[in-house]
Amino acid sequence: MRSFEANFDGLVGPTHNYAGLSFGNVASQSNASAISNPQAAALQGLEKMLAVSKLGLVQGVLAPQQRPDIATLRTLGFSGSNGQVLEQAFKQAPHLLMSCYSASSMWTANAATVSPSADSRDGKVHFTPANLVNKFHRAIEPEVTGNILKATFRDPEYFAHHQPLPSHEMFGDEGAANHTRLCTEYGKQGVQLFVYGQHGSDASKPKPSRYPARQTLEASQAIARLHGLSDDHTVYIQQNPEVIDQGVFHNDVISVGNQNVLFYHEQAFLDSDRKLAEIKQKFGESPLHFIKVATSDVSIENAVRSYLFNTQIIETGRNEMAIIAPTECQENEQVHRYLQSLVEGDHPIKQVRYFNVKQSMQNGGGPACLRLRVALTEAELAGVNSATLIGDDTHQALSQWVKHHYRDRLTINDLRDPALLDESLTALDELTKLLQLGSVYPFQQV
Ligand SMILES: NCCC[C@H](NC(=O)CCC(=O)O)C(=O)O
Repeated sequence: MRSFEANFDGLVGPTHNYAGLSFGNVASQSNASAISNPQAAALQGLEKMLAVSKLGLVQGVLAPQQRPDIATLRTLGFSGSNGQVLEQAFKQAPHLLMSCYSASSMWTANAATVSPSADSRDGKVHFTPANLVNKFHRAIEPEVTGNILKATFRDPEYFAHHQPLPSHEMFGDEGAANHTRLCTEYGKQGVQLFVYGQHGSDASKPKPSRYPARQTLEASQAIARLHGLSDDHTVYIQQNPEVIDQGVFHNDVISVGNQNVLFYHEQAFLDSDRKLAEIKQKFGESPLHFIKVATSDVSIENAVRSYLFNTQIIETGRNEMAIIAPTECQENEQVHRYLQSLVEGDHPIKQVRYFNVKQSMQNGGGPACLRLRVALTEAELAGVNSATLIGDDTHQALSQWVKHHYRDRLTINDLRDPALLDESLTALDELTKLLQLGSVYPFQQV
C-alpha cells in the first residue's frame, strides 16, 4: 500500500504575541514586547501549507489552543468576571497573563511525538502529546493538544493516543522537535532517533550550564516503550550541551532528517562518530546520506539566526528532495552561500524554496517547528478527519476566517482587553465547525 509523509501545521491562534517567555530561545528573548501581527502570522503559515500541498504532499492543519486560558488564571487565584480576571492578572502578575495568552501551540513540532505504524509493535500510528514542562506557557498545552489530536486522527482502528508523560522535569518532553525518523520508504520499518538534552535522573552526566535542556533521556525512553518500538531500530543521542548554551533549545534547530538523509551541524551531537555508526548499523545496507555541515561553513551563531536546520526536507520525486527554508536563510550571507552549494552535492536534495514565516521566526519557530510529521498509509489517511486537510478550498476558507477574526496588531497592553478574549473564543468556536472538531476547547465543555 502507498505510504507517504503528511505534514500537519499549527494554525497560528488569534492572540499571537511577543512576550519573551522562552529563556534559552534567543529570538523569543530578543523580541520580548515587540508588536505582533496575528493576522499576518496566520496567513504566512497558511501560505506555506498551501505551497507544500501544491508540491504534492498531504498537508493538514492542527487547530490552536484556547487562549486566553482563563481556567488556568482562575486556578492561580484570579477571580470575578473574565474582565476582572484579566485585569487582576495584568496588574499583579503580567507574566502569568502573557503565558495564558501565548499562541505557542502554533509550533506543532512540539505538540507530540508520532511513530508510524511500520515501526510500532501493534501496527498502529502512535501519538504522545508532549508535556512541555520546561516552560509554564507551554506546560498548559498538552490536555487540549490531546483533544485536538484525537479529533484530527480519529479512527481508533489506526491511531493510538497516549497520555502525556508525567509533569515532572525528569520526563521533560518537547515532542517531535527532538525526534527524527530515517527510512528507505515511509511505509517500511525505519530507525527512530531520539535526541535528548540531559539525563533526568543522573546529575553526573553532561548538561548545559547556561540554558535549560528541555528533553530528557528518560522521556525519550518512555515514549519508545509506549509506542512499541524495537531497540534494534531506535537510537538515543545526546545533544551537545555547548550548542544548547548557544541557543539551540531543540534538536530541530541543529539537525533534520528525512528518509535516507540526515542533515546536521558537526557540533550537533555528543559522541557523534559512535552514534552515527550505530544509526548506520541499525539502518542496514541501503544508501544513507549523512550531510554534515562544518563550523567553518556555517557558524552556530548563523545556524541559530537563520534556522538553516529548522527547514523541512520533503520528498518531491523518486529519490529527490527539496528544502523548505525560511527567508532568513536567504538573507544570511554565509547560510545562503552554503545552500547554493548544497544542491550541487551528491545526495537527493536538489532544490531550496524560501518562505516568509517571519512572524513565527521572531519567536524562535521556523518552518520545521510549525509542522508535525505523520507518516501514513492510504488506509490510515482515510481515518483522518478530512476537514483538516489543506487544499485550495480549505486554504481559502481558513484565510477568510483569519481575515475576519484576527487583529493585525497586538501589544502586551492589549491582553487586558476583554474584547480580545471574546473575539478569540468566537473565532475558535467557528473554527471547530470549519474543521469539524467537535468540542475540543474547555469553553465549549461547560
Ligand atoms: N519549536 C519552536 C518553539 C518556539 C517557542 N517559542 C515561544 O514559546 C516564544 C513565546 C514568547 O516568547 O512569546 C518555544 O520556545 O518553545
